[in-house]
Amino acid sequence: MPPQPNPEWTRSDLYHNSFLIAPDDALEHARKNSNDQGLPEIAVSAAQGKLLNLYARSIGAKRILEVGTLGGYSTIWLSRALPDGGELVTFEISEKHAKVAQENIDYAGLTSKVKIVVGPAAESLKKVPSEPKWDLIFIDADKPSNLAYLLEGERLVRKGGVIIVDNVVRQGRVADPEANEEDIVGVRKLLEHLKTDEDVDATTIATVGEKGYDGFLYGIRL
Ligand SMILES: C[S@@+](CC[C@H](N)C(=O)[O-])C[C@H]1O[C@@H](n2cnc3c(N)ncnc32)[C@H](O)[C@@H]1O
Ligand SMILES: [Mg+2]
Repeated sequence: MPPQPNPEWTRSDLYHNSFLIAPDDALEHARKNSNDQGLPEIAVSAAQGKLLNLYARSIGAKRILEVGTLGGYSTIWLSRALPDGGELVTFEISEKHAKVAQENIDYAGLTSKVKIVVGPAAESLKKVPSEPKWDLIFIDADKPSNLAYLLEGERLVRKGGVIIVDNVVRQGRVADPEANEEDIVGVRKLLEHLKTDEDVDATTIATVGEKGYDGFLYGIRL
């Protein structure tokens, strides 16, 4: 279900952004180039992208995984957190999305830090060696595969590393017993797993803003 625009939530995001997020040519280019080439407008918001960047910096992340590249908007935010020599690998099923993302990453000057792997992420992730470990994984692709991605994240992220899953609130519909779309069921399977999981401790933070009413799940690999 697409986000429901709410003028007050958008105004609030833009107000806060006007103090906290400087105009940024590479990010604006990434959004415009993605829109111009017909990609869906389902990237994270600027405030959410900056939050991802701050999370990565706060743990000194040097190696980041991302599931779901789209046009590389969140990829740019995350890879900017990396120090020299850091790396981000991002998984994308659509060749078209990957092509646009590569253009946007090149424009942002991040070519040497980012690698896009094209194909079904569940298959690609299985080929990633368990060592060396990764510092952070951001999961933001097809929601029915959330649990598969989480399990790969648990295998690949170091103890103390971070696992973030996007779009886990979905206008509150994940908690609505009448809602049974596959995206919603995909989030519920994730939550059911985490209830007894001894490898990840997590919480959900619901958000409202430019992207409507949704939320992040934020977890630590134990
Ligand atoms: C919500 S978008 C990603 C947005 C991006 N993280 C951002 O915020 O800028 C989800 C992306 O996941 C991709 N995707 C869907 N199913 C996939 C799969 N099985 N494997 C890899 N990528 C997939 C879609 O093509 C789409 O580009
Ligand atoms: Mg998302």
